[in-house]
Amino acid sequence: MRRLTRAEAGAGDASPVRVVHLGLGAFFRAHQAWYTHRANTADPTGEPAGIVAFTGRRPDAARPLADQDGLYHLLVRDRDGDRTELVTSLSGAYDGADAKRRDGALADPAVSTVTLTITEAGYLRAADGAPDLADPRLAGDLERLRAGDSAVSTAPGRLLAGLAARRAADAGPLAVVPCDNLVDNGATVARVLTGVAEAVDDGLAAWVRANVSFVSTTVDRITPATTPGDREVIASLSGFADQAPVVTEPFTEWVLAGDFPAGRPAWEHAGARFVDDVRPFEQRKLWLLNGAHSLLAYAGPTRGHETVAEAIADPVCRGWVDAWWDAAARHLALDAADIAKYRDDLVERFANPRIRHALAQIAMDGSQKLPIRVLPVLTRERADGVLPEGGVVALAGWLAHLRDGTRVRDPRGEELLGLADGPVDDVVPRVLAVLDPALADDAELLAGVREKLTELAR
Ligand SMILES: NC(=O)c1ccc[n+]([C@@H]2O[C@H](COP(=O)([O-])OP(=O)(O)OC[C@H]3O[C@@H](n4cnc5c(N)ncnc54)[C@H](O)[C@@H]3O)[C@@H](O)[C@H]2O)c1
Ligand SMILES: O=P(O)(O)OC[C@@H](O)[C@@H](O)[C@H](O)[C@H](O)CO
Repeated sequence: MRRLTRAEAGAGDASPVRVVHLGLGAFFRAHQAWYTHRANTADPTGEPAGIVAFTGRRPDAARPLADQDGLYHLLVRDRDGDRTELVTSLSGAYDGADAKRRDGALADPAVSTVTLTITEAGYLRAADGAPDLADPRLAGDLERLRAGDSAVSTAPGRLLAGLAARRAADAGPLAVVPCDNLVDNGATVARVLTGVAEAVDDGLAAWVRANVSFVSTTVDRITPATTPGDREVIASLSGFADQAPVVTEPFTEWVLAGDFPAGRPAWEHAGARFVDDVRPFEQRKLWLLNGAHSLLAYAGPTRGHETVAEAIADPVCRGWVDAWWDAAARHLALDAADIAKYRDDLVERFANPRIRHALAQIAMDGSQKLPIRVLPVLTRERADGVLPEGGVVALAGWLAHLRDGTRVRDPRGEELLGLADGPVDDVVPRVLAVLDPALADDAELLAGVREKLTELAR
């Protein structure tokens, strides 16, 4: 089996770095790095863009990629078979704790763009969307940033330390492009970053306002965590002992709105769409795809399922998802035919038996995800006097997941486990109040969730 290096793969030299990425994980490799790779290869006469990527919390993901000169394979799986693609756009992969290299990359005037996949929880927002300055991790970073120390640990802290270095180097403006499943993610990260900057230094906050463009995006490509078995498949298909492959589906979408003051890779060559407003795409994706994912992630295990494909094949789960989609569709400002086609495609994508997307992975961080994926539809339905079955199942499933307690991974996990313990009548209002205090005042909703929770527990 051959070792994967640029020389062995005939991949040419690494491209000059134009993009910095924070949150080196599976999705970045299946999506933003792939778009950049495709944009580079679509126009061999254009100047290729390289990416230097930093891990978020642990160094692990960077090491095998560094050993492979940034190269890795995508294993693109559809119902009928596998194909592999070697991705060549990664010019460097480093531990996010490497402050010197991180600041150096962000202070490079040749860098025009910063992309982010730091998870919903990584933005460290308070309930009002401002940065949660009381969070001890962020509070610690603030002290270090005020002292000019870049050895910070949070994603907003690291991005801001790099921007302070860019300001000091007079390296010019750039675009920040969040690629996490958030509502209006450009404005979200702008609020967090400027809020943290204001708490550090007014001059830095003014520089951020004047020099950083926050681009909003809708991103889509179902990308489960890679397993050792996936590595074996890649090895047999490619002949390389790739230690950092990623499995993904053929479908991919990237919709962006915002300015790129220092330029950007020609992602449109790979199919990215640049629009004035991402909202219609965002609501369609977050409500229909991610909302159904979360519903299945919590309610699916109560029926013995472990993956999305297993759950969507179960007529009961499929019925819940259809009910959810009917409710969401009532509030989408889109053509009925578009919605019907999107739903049909989603059923195909969810049912892809060759993508083993673990419900437990999707279930992580429910306190951060449900307000984005489920509550917007639920609250609109309640305002219309409707009790939507899909929304009730999603909430009751989340409660069942918390009461089971064995798989809870959530930044508010400890608090939620405590609140979820006790008689159902007490638990339902106090847990739902964590998502939105108004839910605990909605007697009809509480009764519906209580009843469904009892049914799921059976
Ligand atoms: N996987 C998908 O199908 C998919 C699709 C669309 C969008 N996304 C977005 O991408 C994000 C990452 O997904 P992934 O599949 O790459 O996951 P992953 O676990 O492979 O990688 C996550 C990355 O985020 C970092 N991270 C995790 N928690 C963090 C925190 N609190 N602060 C800073 N960094 C943190 C990790 O260190 C890692 O670098 C998702 O949370 C989602 O918002 C994922
Ligand atoms: O990646 P997360 O953790 O935000 O959510 C899990 C899935 O719902 C999500 O990753 C979808 O697979 C993805 O959004 C599809 O594009």
